[in-house]
Amino acid sequence: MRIVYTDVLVVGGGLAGLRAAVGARRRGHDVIILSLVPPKRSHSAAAQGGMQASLGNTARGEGDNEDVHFEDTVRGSDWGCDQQVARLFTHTAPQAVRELAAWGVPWNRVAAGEREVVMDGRRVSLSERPEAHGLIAARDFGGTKKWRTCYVSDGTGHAMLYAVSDRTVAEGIPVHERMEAIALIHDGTRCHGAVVRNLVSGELSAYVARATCIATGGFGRIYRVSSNAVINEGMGAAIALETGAAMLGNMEAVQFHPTTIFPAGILVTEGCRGDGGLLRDAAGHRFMPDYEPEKKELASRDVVSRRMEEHIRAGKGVKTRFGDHLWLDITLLGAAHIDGRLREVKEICQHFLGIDPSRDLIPVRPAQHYSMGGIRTDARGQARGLRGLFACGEAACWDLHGFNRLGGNSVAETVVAGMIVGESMADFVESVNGDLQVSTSLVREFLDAEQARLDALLQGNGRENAGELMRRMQDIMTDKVGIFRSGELLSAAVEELQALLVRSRQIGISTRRPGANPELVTAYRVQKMLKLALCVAWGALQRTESRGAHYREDFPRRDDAQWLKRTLATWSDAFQTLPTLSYEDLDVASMELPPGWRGYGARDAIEHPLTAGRVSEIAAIRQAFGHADRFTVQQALMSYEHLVPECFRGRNARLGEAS
Ligand SMILES: Cc1cc2nc3c(=O)[nH]c(=O)nc-3n(C[C@H](O)[C@H](O)[C@H](O)COP(=O)(O)OP(=O)(O)OC[C@H]3O[C@@H](n4cnc5c(N)ncnc54)[C@H](O)[C@@H]3O)c2cc1C
Repeated sequence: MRIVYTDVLVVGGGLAGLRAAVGARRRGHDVIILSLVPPKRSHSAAAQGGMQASLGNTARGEGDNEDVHFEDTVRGSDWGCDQQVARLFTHTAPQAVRELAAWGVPWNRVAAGEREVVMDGRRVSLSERPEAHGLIAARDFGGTKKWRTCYVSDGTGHAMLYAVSDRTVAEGIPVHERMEAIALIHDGTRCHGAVVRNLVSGELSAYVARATCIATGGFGRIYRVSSNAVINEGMGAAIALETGAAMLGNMEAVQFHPTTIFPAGILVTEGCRGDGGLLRDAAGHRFMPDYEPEKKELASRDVVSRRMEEHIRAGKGVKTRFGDHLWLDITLLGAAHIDGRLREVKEICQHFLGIDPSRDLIPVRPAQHYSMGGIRTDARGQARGLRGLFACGEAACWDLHGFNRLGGNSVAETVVAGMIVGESMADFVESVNGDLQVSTSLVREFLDAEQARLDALLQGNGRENAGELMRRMQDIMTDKVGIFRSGELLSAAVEELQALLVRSRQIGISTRRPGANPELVTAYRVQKMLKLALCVAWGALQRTESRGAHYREDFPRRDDAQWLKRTLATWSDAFQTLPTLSYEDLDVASMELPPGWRGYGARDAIEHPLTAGRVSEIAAIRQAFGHADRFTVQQALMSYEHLVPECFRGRNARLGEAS
């Protein structure tokens, strides 16, 4: 029995896991990072467009601050997010972007003077302030009032991931690559680490840790058409679910990105529209202003994706043998802009479509992109239901994004949550000082159980084909649990997924090799992915309203009266075929920004009975505080500072703003 002991185990070598690891290491604790792939190959590298932080350096970002970023995030979430977390996040994001600059991220910078940009289909001239020259620049993104998205051309995630990965090397943190956590070791109330499979040799080890952090990214690959990498199969969320104690939050909240290349699903960044790109139909007509006169192409992603699908349903799409699509037009940006700021988009278009986007239109259609749901944590990243377990990044439901994440808020979340969770884990480890408090027999029990499961697959006589089950699951999710949902489609999806889950207990494999064996890997992962798919579909069926990315054609209104709540899913019995759902109310009476219209999309929500009272209370507080500064007023409305680790409490400095 191979047992590795450490203070902190971080499962996941993407941006979130790496940043959390650095935090805990800097507090003097031993940390080990596990990853399926070398960290620099993690999916974070694919992030193109940028990271939101309210620096306010760019001309169109002037006047930006935490308050504006907070409001954009809450509206973007369709009031589904945790507002204290949104505050904690918007406060810390400027520090994160500056820390990354210090670690070597070559952010695009402001150049003082006049420059031409494309806005709303027209070339306009902007004047950048001389005092901002050389400071970190920002571009426009969907659902934001200010230009706030800091960027490195359109290779932002790549630059960030390399810098943070290099930092972990500098901190001397060991990374165990090609190692997969396949189960959490726990006693029902306390997590003690993970059972880990070596993907090359097949050997199992136990990693016993005082604190364990899951940062394994999203679960997009439960869908057939997704912008996600093939390793985004949600294994971290699944092994947390399988503990029966940890909970998954808001799994039905799945984001579909408006512009993925049709039909492959490869993403072209929102930065294309942020920089002035337009959406056109088969007739070349720019249709978004017809639907969304305020924000047009730059409404939030859930709204733009729905409008695009609506337009296709109205017969306005371009017909092809693979189905219909629309066009993304960035020709108006010009070759120089595309070469400098959208170079990756250009290369994707050249390599995968054989077109030049400075001359040709890009065929696009929405596809699965982001998992707002994940392991439910508190504001400090501690998982609900299992002490010693933490989560951050896309694997977590922290819950910054509610039912729709704003573009640029995810890579920002990874590093900010990493900063918070690194400190939180260090605090936890210090609070449980002493031995690792786990019996060897418990560890052996978990190792033996996992070995037995693998042996059953390797030596059993099951007749079900894992690859076929995987494909069928992905088809069901794309066809029935997509952008437009209905009771009828969702019921059918749930029933079919349950049947697949039962069949997955009879998987047989033909390659009976215990080591490197993709067939075996598919077999044990699909069993777990089906549980995640059921959390999404069953949660979506129960939620009889439309909120953010969760759109029910049979319940098209947002219903704050019934559904201003977070879905929690647990899976306590290996033989159940549905998750157990419970709900966590969002407290309107303590919200800083009570529910209202988002500024785009539908206006006809069913009001929560406490909303009007809270709105009046806020007006009274604002009046009572008269000329107090914005920080004092904010504190009176909703306190969050106690959640910020001491080392990140300082105020953010901005040009022209007294600190
Ligand atoms: C194409 C694309 C473009 C995007 N562009 C942007 C953008 O411009 N701005 C923005 O804010 N967001 C963007 N996003 C979203 C953002 O990139 C991701 O949400 C974010 O990078 C996820 O980071 P993470 O650290 O949580 O996970 P990941 O980067 O996905 O890392 C997960 C890690 O977990 C490891 N892992 C997984 N399972 C296991 C296991 N069982 N055992 C051990 N290790 C495991 C993997 O090896 C990997 O190292 C984009 C997403 C896509 C798909």
